Amino acid sequence: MEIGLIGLGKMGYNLALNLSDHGHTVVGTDVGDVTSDAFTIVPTLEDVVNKLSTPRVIWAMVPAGDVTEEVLAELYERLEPGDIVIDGGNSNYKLSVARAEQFAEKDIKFFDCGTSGGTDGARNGACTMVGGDADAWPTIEPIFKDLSVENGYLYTGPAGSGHFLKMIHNGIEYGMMQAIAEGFDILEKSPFDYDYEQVARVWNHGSVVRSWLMELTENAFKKDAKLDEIRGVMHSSGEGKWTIETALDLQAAAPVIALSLMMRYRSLEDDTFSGKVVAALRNEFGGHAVVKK
Ligand SMILES: NC(=O)c1ccc[n+]([C@@H]2O[C@H](COP(=O)([O-])OP(=O)(O)OC[C@H]3O[C@@H](n4cnc5c(N)ncnc54)[C@H](O)[C@@H]3O)[C@@H](O)[C@H]2O)c1
Ligand SMILES: O=C(O)[C@H](O)[C@@H](O)[C@H](O)[C@H](O)COP(=O)(O)O
Repeated sequence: MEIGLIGLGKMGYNLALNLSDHGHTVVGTDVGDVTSDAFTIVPTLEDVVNKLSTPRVIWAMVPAGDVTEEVLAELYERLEPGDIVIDGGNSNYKLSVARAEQFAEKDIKFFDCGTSGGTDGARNGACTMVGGDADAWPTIEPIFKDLSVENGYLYTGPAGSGHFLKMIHNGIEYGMMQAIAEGFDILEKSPFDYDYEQVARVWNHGSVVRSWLMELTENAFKKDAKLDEIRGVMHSSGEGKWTIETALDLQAAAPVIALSLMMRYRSLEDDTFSGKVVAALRNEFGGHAVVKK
């Protein structure tokens, strides 16, 4: 198939290579300076639209939020009835529901695709969860069959359901990573001198917690035995927050994911005002020592 790809960054570029390997004709664009011998790159989104035959299939793989909104708004202006748009980024599912309704006014089919597996997945076989128009799904299913690992794609239902599922996936990701991190933190404070690469390696062989995340843990400790080269600052791009907002709306108890999100926020601060308040109160009622600046 012919596929337009807007955004050729860490994910989009690898998806383009993966699709090209599977015989698809990719026409991509990026605001940055990107080159490739494997697929066609044109200067602008307008060029992508003009180069593709109709009905077009265009995949947006740009940062979620304002950039995605701008790209989708331009696609809405430039595309025609029958065209298909896929947002493969980590967009908020509520925006995807609204976007699908808007695109439907022009009879453009909108699909929200949760894409997992990182850059390696994008290049060699991703996990994709796709929501959108049920009638148009068979037209684009071959794309997902080709770029995903075996059994690694799912049509999830109406618009929004793909990004909703990816949101929950990422909430789980937060909790699993936090649990792994806490285990290693206790080991680090223990009286024993473990080799963490070897710990992760043995846990990857037959243990209950063997997993891709544990393999990545092994890789990370192999590169830097005590992670001395990095600081424990944990950024987040929204999915964990939306998972917790959704859990609260639905009155679903999600304490592990909630606390892992809080730990990310806590990691952004060197000192905390809440810590100062507790220290001051202990000092007030019990004369307990405080650490002065
Ligand atoms: N990195 C991952 O592991 C991963 C995995 C799954 C999903 N995602 C999601 O995929 C999307 C892309 O992530 P990424 O890691 O490739 O980000 P990235 O920053 O590496 O790439 C984004 C690309 O979009 C380009 N871009 C920005 N504005 C543009 C515009 N108006 N027109 C064309 N190109 C534009 C940038 O120049 C950049 O090359 C995000 O929504 C992200 O949340 C990322
Ligand atoms: O499934 C995946 O491939 C990852 O989850 C991927 O989507 C990305 O690495 C996250 O966007 C990171 O999310 P945070 O920035 O919120 O940790």
